Amino acid sequence: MKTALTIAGSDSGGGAGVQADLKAFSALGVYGMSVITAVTAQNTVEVRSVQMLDISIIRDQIAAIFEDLPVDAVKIGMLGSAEIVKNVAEELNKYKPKQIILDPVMVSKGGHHLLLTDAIQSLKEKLLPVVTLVTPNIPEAECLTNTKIENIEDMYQACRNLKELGAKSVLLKGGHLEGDPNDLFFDGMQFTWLKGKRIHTKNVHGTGCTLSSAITAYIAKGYSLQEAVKAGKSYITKAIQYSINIGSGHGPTHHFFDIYEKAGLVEREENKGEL
Ligand SMILES: Nc1ncnc2c1ncn2[C@@H]1O[C@H](COP(=O)(O)OP(=O)(O)OP(=O)(O)O)[C@@H](O)[C@H]1O
Ligand SMILES: Cc1ncc(CO)c(N)n1
Repeated sequence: MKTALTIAGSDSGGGAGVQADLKAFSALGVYGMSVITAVTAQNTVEVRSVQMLDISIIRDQIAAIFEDLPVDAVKIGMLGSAEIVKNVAEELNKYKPKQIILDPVMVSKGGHHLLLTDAIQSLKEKLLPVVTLVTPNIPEAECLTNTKIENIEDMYQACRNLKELGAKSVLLKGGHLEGDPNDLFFDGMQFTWLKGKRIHTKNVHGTGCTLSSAITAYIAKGYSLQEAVKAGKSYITKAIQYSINIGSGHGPTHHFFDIYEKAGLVEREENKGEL
């Protein structure tokens, strides 16, 4: 069985963070492992509080995994602080996993900061140069490149800038711009658009986490980067189409839509959880 590791924060509500990552890995047939960097008290409405874990337990989790288990691909999500970024980068430089996918999580859907501002510089300096793929949304890419991204031309330029900063490839998610959620993939040489149709639902909690984990799972299974981002986009689109209408805020996506659909346990209900 292929394996994937997520290094990320815990979401008590189960729709984002480590919980979403492990669900996506499992749904795609990959054995999932986790290094928890921070614990959030979170639901579909808000992030109530955040407790970052001590550096020693974060480093220990990484060492415990790499010293015993095979790791085909690593996904990085919420890191929280500059110190955590620096220590995770050091550990990864030590164990040198072949595939690292970085989702540069900064702010939750409800506007809660999940990365301290002083950590952004460390993320750029210490992590971008070691990752295979970085998957920012528009505000994250703006922050990493210090530019405004308002149209398609800006998206192309932001991808080039992220490559200059050291990322080998970039998936720039266009969901925060107006219109359909089209994402731009740059493999360092060529651009490919991953086109989507906007689904009118409020159940988009953890979409970014789920997409980057799905891509990580496909990479662990041996897909090329290009195949993995395409398959990941199609997985997140279906997970949003079948999203779960629970909680009074942004409900979670349905990681196991495929198995549930085959078992006749779910029906696709587009427009469910109308905005
Ligand atoms: N309403 C929607 N309908 C269809 N696809 C969507 C919708 N919202 C987001 N997506 C797609 O879901 C994926 C995740 O993108 P999104 O921009 O939501 O990430 P994010 O902002 O990083 O998420 P998060 O808040 O979980 O960190 C992208 O492929 C995006 O195009
Ligand atoms: C723990 C965690 N990671 C990532 C996100 C994505 O916004 C979230 N809401 N919570």
